[in-house]
Amino acid sequence: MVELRGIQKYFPANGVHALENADFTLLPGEIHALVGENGAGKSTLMHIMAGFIRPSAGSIYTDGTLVNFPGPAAALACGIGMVRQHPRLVPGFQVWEACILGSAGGAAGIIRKKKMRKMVQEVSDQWGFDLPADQGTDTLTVSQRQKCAILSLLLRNAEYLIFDEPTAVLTPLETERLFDLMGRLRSQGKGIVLISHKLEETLALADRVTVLRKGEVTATLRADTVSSEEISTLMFGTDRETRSDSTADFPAFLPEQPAMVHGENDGEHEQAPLLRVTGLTVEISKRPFIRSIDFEVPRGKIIGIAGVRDSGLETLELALTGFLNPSGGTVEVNGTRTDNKGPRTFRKAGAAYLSADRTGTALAMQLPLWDSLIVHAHRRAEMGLPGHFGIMKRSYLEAWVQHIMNRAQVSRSPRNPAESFSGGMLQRLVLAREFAEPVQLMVLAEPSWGLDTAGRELLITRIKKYAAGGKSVLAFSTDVEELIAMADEILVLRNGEIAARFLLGKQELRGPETDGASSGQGIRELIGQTMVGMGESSSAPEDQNRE
Ligand SMILES: Nc1ncnc2c1ncn2[C@@H]1O[C@H](COP(=O)(O)OP(=O)(O)OP(=O)(O)O)[C@@H](O)[C@H]1O
Repeated sequence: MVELRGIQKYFPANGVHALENADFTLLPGEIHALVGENGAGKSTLMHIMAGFIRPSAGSIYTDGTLVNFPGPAAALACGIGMVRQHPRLVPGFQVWEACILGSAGGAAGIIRKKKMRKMVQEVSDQWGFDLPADQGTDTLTVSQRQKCAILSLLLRNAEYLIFDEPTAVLTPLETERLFDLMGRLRSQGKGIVLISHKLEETLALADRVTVLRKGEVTATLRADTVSSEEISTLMFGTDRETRSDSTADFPAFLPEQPAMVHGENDGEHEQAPLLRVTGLTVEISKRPFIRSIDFEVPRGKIIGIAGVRDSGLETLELALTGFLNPSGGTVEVNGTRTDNKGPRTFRKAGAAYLSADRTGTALAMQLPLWDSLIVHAHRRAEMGLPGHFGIMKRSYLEAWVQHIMNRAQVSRSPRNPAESFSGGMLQRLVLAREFAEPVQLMVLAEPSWGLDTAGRELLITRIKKYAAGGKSVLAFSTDVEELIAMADEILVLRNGEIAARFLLGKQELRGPETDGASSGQGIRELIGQTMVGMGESSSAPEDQNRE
């Protein structure tokens, strides 16, 4: 049993009291859900339990013994390990090497390659991981990277495993498999912590649930005695109403002079789709990743692209937004050809893009948040805004950053490093940054990644309102639920091709219908299965239409 008692955490750098007297107990053989709104302190509490950071006050006990974790190795020595949200593996390594990295090896610290590789493969097979020990870490999918991180903990005999939002970018089938694995770990007597914002699936799996609110534990309950609505009330209290302002939208930042973004042939193309993709093909090292894809994003519409992140979705995203040159085909934004011209041309034509690489392309984690928020400001001069002749007005930047902070509802100094903001806060900030751009086409990867339920509802309302104003949204996601909740049409990408199209009738977005495949549940399952190529012979849906 692991007990955290009276844990407090104060971050002097930004003056945040992240945890106040938090108690948490993890029993062997249980799945314990840890939930709370964005910034509630979930990751901080678990980073303390796994030895990544030290508490300002409070005690940790394992099986009744007081322990002290100067680092994660000390926690692991007590059987506690954490699978972080974005497991980082050393590039160029093989799975078995990544798994044993940092372990002491055998007698006298000698690592016997053959023996180690065999051991990794055996444990991998024993858990049914389908993860070849000699596969290169660079070629692993998100769910395989997770498995590699889990394997590494199991090889070190971890008895307590902490999962930080593990299902955030997994497909429905991958989530099912991960939950099945957690169930097996539980039945072997291991204790599991599951941090998640997906309340329903979490409550269905967990034995107990602890709710954190503003750094304090508000309740620990048996999961089968409580509904997701009751948990939401414990999480948000009355704040929920203030954050779910249904009239709120995403106004573009209004500078001193009005922002105008034009395509080359605006007049002619007023009614043309904002994005037109024709025959788009991407080959990397002669291997086809995207195979002659055609689709359009009409004005005023929200189009979702569902798929597995590492098998096509990311490549399509990069090829559309100018980060990757396609091998064939064209991309037109607002009447302007943007393929093969880089991301700058894509943005100049009237588009914004939030990349899925949140801690790489989208944010500079170690730098002050300010730097990540002004990252597009260099284009202001090109757009005829303040900042002529390469000189950027300080007052303009101050107003720009403040606008983004207000829209994201984050009241904290932007001078703090980005890494000192919680995952959900950062997500709100990068979304607000992109929506502040005076553009007409918004391309978003995993829009509600890391958002709590209130933040997610608010985002969906805002996106719909944005599109209702005549602008367009293209959302790439592994999260079928979020796409069903917002999109007019969902294209399913599989093996580099559009495997199916689903038109979603607006009146049907609110709840499940009664009959078979046209019900909310049916569509969800059908899309999930199409993403991974299941049930092809029977249904392989083309142009499934709910209207
Ligand atoms: N390294 C740090 N330095 C300063 N403040 C921090 C640091 N890490 C976290 N915080 C602050 O502590 C508070 C709790 O953050 P934490 O990441 O634990 O929240 P969370 O519940 O995991 O949120 P989310 O659901 O958004 O991931 C936040 O106000 C955050 O800004």
